This record gives sequence, C-alpha cells and structure tokens, in this order.
Amino acid sequence: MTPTALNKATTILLALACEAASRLGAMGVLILPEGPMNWEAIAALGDGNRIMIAESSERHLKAITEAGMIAIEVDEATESAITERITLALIEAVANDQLTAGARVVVAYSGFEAETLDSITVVRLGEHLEQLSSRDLRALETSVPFETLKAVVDVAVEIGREGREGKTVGTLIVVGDVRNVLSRTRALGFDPFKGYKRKERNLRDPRVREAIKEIAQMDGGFIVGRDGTVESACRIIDAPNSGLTLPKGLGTRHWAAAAITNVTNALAVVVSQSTGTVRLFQKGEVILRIAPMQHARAMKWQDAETEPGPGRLDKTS
Ligand SMILES: Nc1ncnc2c1ncn2[C@@H]1O[C@H](COP(=O)(O)OP(=O)(O)OP(=O)(O)O)[C@@H](O)[C@H]1O
Repeated sequence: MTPTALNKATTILLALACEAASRLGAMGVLILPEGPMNWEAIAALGDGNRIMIAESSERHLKAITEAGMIAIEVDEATESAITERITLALIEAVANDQLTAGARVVVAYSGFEAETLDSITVVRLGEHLEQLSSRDLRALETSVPFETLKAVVDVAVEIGREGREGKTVGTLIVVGDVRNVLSRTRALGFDPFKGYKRKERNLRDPRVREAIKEIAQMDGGFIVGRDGTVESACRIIDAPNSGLTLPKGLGTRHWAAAAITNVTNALAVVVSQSTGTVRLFQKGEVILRIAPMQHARAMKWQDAETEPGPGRLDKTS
C-alpha cells in the first residue's frame, strides 16, 4: 500500500534537493526510494523540476509515470552499496536517453533510515561516466565474459574517438552465441579474417584490434565469439525489426544490432559514424550508451578493488 503522507524529514529534504537542482542548473532530481512512497505528493513537491525515480516494481513504475515523473527501471534494491545503486540508475537513465552525459543531477536517497530520504549528493554525469569502471560493465550481467566485453568496448570507443585517416568510422560488433548469429547473417563477399588461425584472430591481441579498426571502414559487422575470437567480418545481419523500438535518429546499423540481439543471446556493440557514440545492445534494447564527450580522453579501466571509495560520486563542482 502507498503511504498517505511523506514524513517531515523527507518533505524537507526533497524541497532542498529541488532547490539545489534549480540553483545548480541540474537536469533534475533522481530519487532512490527504499520502498513505495506517495508518488503524487513527491510530484507536487517537484516544483517544475524533472523528477526521476528508480524503482523495480512494474506497478510503481506505472504509478510514477502517471504522476508525471520519470520512472527508471532498476533491479530490486539489494544489499549493494548506495554508490553502486546510484551508478546503475544513472546508467539506465543515460541508456534510455533520459539523461545526457555532462548533465548534473541531484540524487536523494535513504542513507541512514529506510523510510526517510535523508541524504543528497550531486553528480556530474560527464565526470562520472568518464570513470566507467570495470564494476559498471560487470554489473550489466551479460552472457559475455567480462574480459571479452572490455576488449570489445575498448576497441569500439577507440574507433568512435579516432576514426581512420581523418574520417569518422562507424561499426557493429556482435559478440557471443556465434552459431545462431552466423545463421542470421550473410557474407558480403570477401572475409578479411578467413584463413587465419584462431589464436591469430583474438580481439584481446592489440594487433587484431588494429586490424579491426582498419576493417571497420568496410560495410557490414564483425562476429566475435565469447572468448574474443573474431569469427567473421563484413557480415550483413538479416533479422526482423518487428516489435522493437529505438530512440529516434538511430539508423539501419543500430536497428540491425537491436534485431540480432532480440533473436539470439548475443550482445552487440555499435559505434555511430555520425556521432561517435558507442551503444551496447542486449535483447533488442540499448543497455549502455557511452557518449563521445566522455571518450574525448582515454578511458581508464580500473578494477573494483582499486577503485576510489564511495566518495567518488560526490562531485559538487
Ligand atoms: N543489416 C546490417 N548488417 C550489418 N551492417 C549494417 C546493416 N545495415 C547497415 N549496416 C551498416 O551500417 C552502415 C549504414 O548505416 P546507417 O547510416 O543507416 O546507420 P546508423 O544506424 O544511422 O548509424 P551511423 O550513426 O553510423 O550513421 C552501412 O554502411 C553498413 O555498413
């Protein structure tokens, strides 16, 4: 049941969060509630601010939208540290185009008492996503091993950032479920990887990544195995788009990625030629978007063990 009123501390904290958002020129207020709240009352407090609420229950997601706020679907609140939960909610919001890199967001959450929103933190998304960490990728729970995913995302980000010989380059890399994927694609003629031994075709090898950057200029996509072996290149995907929806402005390359991940267990990584943005697709949807602004500089990978502690999100500048 939805509580009838917000408690006093929550009401005051939300008013402060909204005021902070207005004064800082933030893109909105993100709330991470510990349980159901009076959504109408929260919307009324919003005072013209963009209010985003991270929730797991379908019923509450619907109620949040009906109250005129933005619902961000997240997994059920676990024992994970609050910084990790904030990270996942932000990644989801960025992936759904509800927030853009560079935006500032005020986050309100229950730091001490479950039934009260008692803490505020201010996050700058550009800075935060620049530190896209191995933990963020691990949290995506894909069927592809982390080391392979990291190598593919790295090469994609480099292609988006560098292009080739002064020209922008886009590409599509489909990873995992190789047999099914191959059966739904066709060769465009020449396969540049044909004839090479398996160990000469692994994406974790820097020479192979260089070759990928060169071949990315050609039409079609790469098919990569779970272990990082490039199985084929210059393949055209032939999978149905029916029942899929994508953000406006995405063309055939992105639709092909959505379609192939919808009918197989593969993951697809797309670099947009026009914007340099890298998107990860799974089950027909964008699950992560890495905007070009953040990869204007080299992306640093960090192991969870060596990452800065919870303070890293509290960026107020
Ligand atoms: N079904 C497909 N399978 C593999 N590659 C494809 C497919 N459809 C398009 N492509 C690739 O995408 C290129 C054209 O992409 P288009 O401009 O429509 O894509 P987009 O999604 O708008 O991405 P971009 O931002 O890169 O332009 C083609 O040259 C081709 O290499």
